[in-house]
Amino acid sequence: MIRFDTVSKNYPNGTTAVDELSLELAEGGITVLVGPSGCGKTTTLRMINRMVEPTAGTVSLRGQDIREIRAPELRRGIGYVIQHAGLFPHRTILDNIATVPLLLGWNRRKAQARAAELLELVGLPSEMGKRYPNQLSGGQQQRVGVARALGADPPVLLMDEPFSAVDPIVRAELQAEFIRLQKELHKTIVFVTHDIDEAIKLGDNIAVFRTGGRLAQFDTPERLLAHPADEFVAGFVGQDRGIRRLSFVKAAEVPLRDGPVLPATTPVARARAAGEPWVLVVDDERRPLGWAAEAELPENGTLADASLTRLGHTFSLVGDSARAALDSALLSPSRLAVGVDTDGAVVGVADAYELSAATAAADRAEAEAAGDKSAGAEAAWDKSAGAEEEAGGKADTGSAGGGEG
Ligand SMILES: Nc1ncnc2c1ncn2[C@@H]1O[C@H](COP(=O)(O)OP(=O)(O)OP(=O)(O)O)[C@@H](O)[C@H]1O
Repeated sequence: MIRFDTVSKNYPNGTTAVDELSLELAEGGITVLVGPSGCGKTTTLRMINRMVEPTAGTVSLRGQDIREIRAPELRRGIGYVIQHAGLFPHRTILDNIATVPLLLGWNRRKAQARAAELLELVGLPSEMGKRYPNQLSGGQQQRVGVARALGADPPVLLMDEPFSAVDPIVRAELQAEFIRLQKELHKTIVFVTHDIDEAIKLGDNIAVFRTGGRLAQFDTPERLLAHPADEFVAGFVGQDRGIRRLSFVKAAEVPLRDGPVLPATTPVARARAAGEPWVLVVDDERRPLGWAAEAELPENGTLADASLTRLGHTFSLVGDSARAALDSALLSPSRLAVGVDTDGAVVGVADAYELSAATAAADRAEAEAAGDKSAGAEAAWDKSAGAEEEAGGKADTGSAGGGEG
């Protein structure tokens, strides 16, 4: 829906801020522009609402060249959020949020009602509406900035490092809130950050820029982690991308085995006969109680008499990722991750090596999906070839009226 067609921006001082950028941003999704300082992210963002005009190329919105839309009209449909929120210091929070509705000619009562609604939407209590920006924390001001950008319910939202100026804990809260909000609102969002972790967390698609305003890769977070286009992207994504990739694999997809899991009522002799260095002791509903070391089992009695070592943590097969499973393995005294169902009952165990097979499985699924697509395309091609044969000499006439139109 937002399309860059060989767009460049050169400044008179000779700087090329953006260099022949071609990019198509999906409607209703979050596209993150990420890259080192000065690589042209903000310039790219501002070319969407005509705060910066390209030197060459075309930016279009829903198929229309944005140069054909008057800037004020264009910006009415595009919310804009910046670092430090940029609130008007002498206006109350409600008045700040009501800015755009008032500019659009809404009456004061309606604009204030909308502002109150938005205040609630971004998770702030209504009594804050009467305060002034300096009476709010940085994180709260940033929420107000988002509420203000949503004032006229614009389909597009541009966000330039909106969460960079707050501490990491508040930042994580704002990110989580932002994900929740987007699930509700389905805006087309373009989000600038220099933080690859933020990009991976928030983006449906990520455009990685290199210095000189050149696009290095445009891909989903999963593909960026699994298949960086070159050394620059691999370096930018970071050395732990293999581990981070596990965040995109569902825990339900990791291969588990039954493992050394025994109820507390099991006689010690039987536990010893299992021949495992560690045994996971469970209650009569298979909920884990702790690990028993084979070397430290009592002479006789049952596993209920054994001293147990704490689990570290389990991972849930519903909701957790393979990364949580790997963490469970690394923190476990037995080096085995323990997978549980929604009731907390043990489903199975796996070590780190076995868990790493999850990414191999993801690779296979991806390759199969790609294979299916090309197989599908081949089948479609065969079909149309068949149709042409059936239609005999009329095939040419038939295709002339077809095509994309
Ligand atoms: N008005 C201007 N005149 C000249 N050069 C400019 C101007 N605005 C930006 N630039 C240059 O264009 C390049 C891209 O700038 P831009 O602000 O788009 O980068 P960025 O990726 O957003 O950087 P940061 O992460 O540091 O904000 C930089 O080299 C910058 O110095």
